[in-house]
Amino acid sequence: MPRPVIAIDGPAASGKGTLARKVAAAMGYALLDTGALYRGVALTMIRAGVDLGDAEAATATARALTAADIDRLTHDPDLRLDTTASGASRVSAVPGVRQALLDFQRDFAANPPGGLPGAVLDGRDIGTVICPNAPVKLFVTASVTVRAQRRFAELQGRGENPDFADVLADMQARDDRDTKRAVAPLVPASDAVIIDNSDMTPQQVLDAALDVVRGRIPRAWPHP
Ligand SMILES: Nc1ncnc2c1ncn2[C@@H]1O[C@H](COP(=O)(O)OP(=O)(O)OP(=O)(O)O)[C@@H](O)[C@H]1O
Ligand SMILES: Nc1ccn([C@@H]2O[C@H](COP(=O)(O)O)[C@@H](O)[C@H]2O)c(=O)n1
Repeated sequence: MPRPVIAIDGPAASGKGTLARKVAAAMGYALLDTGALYRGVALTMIRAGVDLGDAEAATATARALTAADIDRLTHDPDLRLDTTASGASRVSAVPGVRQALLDFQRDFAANPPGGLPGAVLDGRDIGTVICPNAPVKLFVTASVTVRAQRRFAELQGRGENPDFADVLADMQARDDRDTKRAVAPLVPASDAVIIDNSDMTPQQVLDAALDVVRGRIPRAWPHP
């Protein structure tokens, strides 16, 4: 019996990571932040002084990443830097990079670590490419201004002194690259439920998401 997968996609700072963590906790499912994989490729290249525009080097870096590397990188604070995020959005447009990371993501979804009963994956192409048969597909979004405000507040909270215009421009550039790339562009799956949370609290977003889960994975509900 395949384990249920909850696919959560959306643009940068839309709140998909926040939602994915809460849904995974509510359901007792394993969680994979797939953005961390692309960030890991970018960070490895940046540290090695490799040009992020070198598609062959990016593919080789992605192919060389082991599960242990991924585990180490997910705990690396530099993974969350905006320079790493921009780098990730550049390397993620390289078809060889996406191909190299495909099996890891599908294997996680099919065999959630720890024998957990299901998996939540968040990213850009989970519902369209990685897990097209997922019973639950959520596309979480918010206006670009709201997302830039959230990221701005987050950076200030980390003690940084960002310029709002720069944060907004970075967000627009990332949206542009992620939605316009030729391979696995950011787009809602045709059967995804779209949650525009521009005016919703995180709790309201969670409630809306769990309503969808209840409807689509009834045998997992009520969850202990
Ligand atoms: N509904 C919401 N209302 C207000 N703020 C929110 C909401 N959801 C998330 N946030 C805040 O917005 C910021 C971005 O959220 P989060 O990191 O979950 O987004 P993301 O889509 O995973 O971003 P990225 O793709 O860049 O990793 C965080 O500071 C988070 O606390
Ligand atoms: N499934 C995915 C996940 C991420 N990306 C790319 O990585 C960048 C960083 O992702 P975050 O979710 O950590 O912000 C993102 O801008 C995408 O370019 C992807 O392509 N596919």
